Amino acid sequence: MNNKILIKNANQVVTCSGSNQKKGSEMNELHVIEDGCIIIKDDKIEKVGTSEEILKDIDEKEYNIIDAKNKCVLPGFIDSHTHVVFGGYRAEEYNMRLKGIDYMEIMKRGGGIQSTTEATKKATLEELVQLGIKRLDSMVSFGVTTVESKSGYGLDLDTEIKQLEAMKKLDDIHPIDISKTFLGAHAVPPKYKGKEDEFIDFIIETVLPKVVEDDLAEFCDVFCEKDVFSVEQSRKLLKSAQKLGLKSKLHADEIVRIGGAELASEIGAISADHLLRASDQGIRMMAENNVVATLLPGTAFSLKEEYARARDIIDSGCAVALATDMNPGSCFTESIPLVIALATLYMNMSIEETINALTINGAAAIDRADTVGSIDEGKKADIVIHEFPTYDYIPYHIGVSTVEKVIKNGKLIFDKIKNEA
Ligand SMILES: N=CN[C@@H](CCC(=O)O)C(=O)O
Ligand SMILES: [Zn+2]
Repeated sequence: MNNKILIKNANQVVTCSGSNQKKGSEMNELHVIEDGCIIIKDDKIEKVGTSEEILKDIDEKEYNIIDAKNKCVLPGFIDSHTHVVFGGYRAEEYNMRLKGIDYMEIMKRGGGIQSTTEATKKATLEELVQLGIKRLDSMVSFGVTTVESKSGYGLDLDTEIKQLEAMKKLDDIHPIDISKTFLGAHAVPPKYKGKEDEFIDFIIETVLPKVVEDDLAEFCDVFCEKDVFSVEQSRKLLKSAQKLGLKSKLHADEIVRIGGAELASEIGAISADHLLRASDQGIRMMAENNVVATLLPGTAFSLKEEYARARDIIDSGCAVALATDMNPGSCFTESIPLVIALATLYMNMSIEETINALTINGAAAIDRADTVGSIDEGKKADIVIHEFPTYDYIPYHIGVSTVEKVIKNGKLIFDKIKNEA
């Protein structure tokens, strides 16, 4: 066997072509090739085009052939906001929420993020890695080939570092690529209650330098929220992180509108995430400053909150990404089909916008749109073959994965047909 793959006869190759975020009305363009072919050489896409263009110049015998007749082929999905590495579970909180106790109230009672922090402190590095492998395998089955993963269940030096080291190890041993984010300011630990400024200083002076020294993260994130960290505290942390080379992300305007979208724009964040309560002004500023709006419909669904105003955000000229927010509290799911169903049915996003939001704009949300997120020559060969002929079957098969084969870095890593055999 050689290292060249030919995917041929695809009814549609949905390229999502581009090396930058797609903003506003650009999100409706998918760049579909009918009767398409893709040539993969090693870990990269060498050529993409129609069968007529590609097949005339090659000797098919030199290739491992994947026949995609009656199938549609898309870039691998990018899950650009997750908290996938954690210890313990919080099933009892789901039940509490069903009984009407809300997410922030559970947090105030010592549950929520604090509860996962205690379990993550107790877990060993190896246990976190093993749990991570299981969850990443599940993500692959939904067609995900790149994942952003945050710390934030440590809130102290050793556990934050342990979480980030687990992600580094997972990035090394698992086919999925992981973009690592330091979220040391995810909650206020009990001993810092009322002393949030001191906690931010501790993160800036003690944890951040170690994260940077050990090259454990590309981004710094913060839960900028009423009763968690204020806009001023978030600004101070993110600017300190920027000085040390970390790019910015924010959990912004999720529960209460406090100006997170505005802060993201002011400091040049790569993305602002959640945005359920973002103001018109904040949205306009994000569009002007090319901040990707990462929307997490699974979380709004699970918390029974109103969805983010995707329509207004796109129509204001923003780039929207969609992600699962996979975490043990507000949204315990790896399900891309759930995200697609919610985006199309309840956020009034078109199918085309939804697919771009999970591919090229997901890549832009982690600053990787130049290497992943589309089927373009020279990009990583991260490609998913779906079992239906056209991309509109993907939302239509509600809540069910249409993924048949996943190719990551030029290697077949998931094959539903073989698994069924
Ligand atoms: N909102 C803050 N952080 C996470 C939830 C974390 C948790 O509840 O464990 C989120 O993005 O939804
Ligand atoms: Zn989150």
